[in-house]
Amino acid sequence: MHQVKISDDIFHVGVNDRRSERFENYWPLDKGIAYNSYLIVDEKIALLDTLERAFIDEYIDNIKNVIGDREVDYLIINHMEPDHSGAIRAIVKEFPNITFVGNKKTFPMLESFYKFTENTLEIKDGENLSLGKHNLQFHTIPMVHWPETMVTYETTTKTLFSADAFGSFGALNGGIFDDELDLSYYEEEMMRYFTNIVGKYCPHTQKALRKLDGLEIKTIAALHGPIWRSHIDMILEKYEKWSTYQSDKGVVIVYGTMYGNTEKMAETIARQLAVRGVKNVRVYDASKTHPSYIISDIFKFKGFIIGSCAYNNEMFPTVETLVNKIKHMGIKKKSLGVFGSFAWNGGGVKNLMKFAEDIKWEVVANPVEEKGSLKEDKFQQCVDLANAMADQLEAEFGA
Ligand SMILES: Cc1cc2nc3c(=O)[nH]c(=O)nc-3n(C[C@H](O)[C@H](O)[C@H](O)COP(=O)(O)O)c2cc1C
Repeated sequence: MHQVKISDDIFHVGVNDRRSERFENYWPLDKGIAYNSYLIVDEKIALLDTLERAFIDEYIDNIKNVIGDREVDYLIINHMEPDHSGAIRAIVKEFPNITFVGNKKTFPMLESFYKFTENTLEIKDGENLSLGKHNLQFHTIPMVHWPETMVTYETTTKTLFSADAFGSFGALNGGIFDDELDLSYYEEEMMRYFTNIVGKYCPHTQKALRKLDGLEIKTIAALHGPIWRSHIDMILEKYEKWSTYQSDKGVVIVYGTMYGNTEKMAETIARQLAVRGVKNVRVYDASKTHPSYIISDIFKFKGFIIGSCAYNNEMFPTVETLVNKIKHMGIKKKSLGVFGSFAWNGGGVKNLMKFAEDIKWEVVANPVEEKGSLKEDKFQQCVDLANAMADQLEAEFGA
């Protein structure tokens, strides 16, 4: 096996994972995932991040394919999450004299996860480390996506080792560069990766983007997904758009139902949106579709209409899980509608309106709450809710 050279003296030594069902044991991996790791072979050899411990044998082989009997001098730790630090113990076993390079937040984590306290080289924000011909410059980007996260900019090839930033779900199917791939295959996976993993940290992403503004970047080597070299503007623009919560004309409708009454209300609202010319309408049953996909679509579209039946004085459990996740992520700049069905004292709509208060999105119309099955009066209110949302979208995006 030959490792792919991504630039002068820089090699990809990552692996694909098409076996794991979920990332972080939560987010579905329909198309797998790549764990990227990189080697710079110079007077000194640097390894940039490691990977998941399940792939240690393949990983060590990949490194040896490139450097033969030479030693790795430095392990640059851009990110300590175990999908990138999981092979550290194996690397130390293989290269006992290796020096860990990180910032002041890296090393307490290194100790807490792997008990390593020695052979550390602490670098400061903006500091450089020469490997010989190549020069590494470190920039901290806290909370994109952990406190210790940093990026490493290799100044001679203008390669940005970007940690989790600009990453994507999806294994790399032969092609590893953006121009070797059909990017439309990765589009949803990129968005899902950003929204699910980094999406809670949009303000931090904005700070990181401003910090990187001054760098001339020829290659972005992220820790997951394609390596960017031909579509750098595109990925930067997408990150700018997503991290400022800019969205497109469209509505996501989600409902939690046991016996179909709330679903009927969702269907009514969806139909009226279509009648009003809203083409991007996504309707999801919260018990069927994982929050991963729904959250991605919420970032994508301006409108969000959520319904729940009453369930033991509460929202339906899968709706509750979703709205809690949305609240914790602090998603902003959405237009909201609420609906639901009940039989005696309610619980669904009431609690969804508490969510509306907490999240502070613009509520486009009064909530619609039906007792039992959908009847004429509330049918009309569902239509009115859809119309209010359509009006709001037209005002912002045009007809
Ligand atoms: C397990 C269970 C718990 C319920 N709890 C409540 C409740 O706390 N308050 C209420 O008004 N209705 C409650 N209901 C009634 C349903 O909310 C009501 O039948 C509603 O129409 C169901 O909507 P759906 O068809 O969308 O599931 C409950 C029903 C079930 C089966």
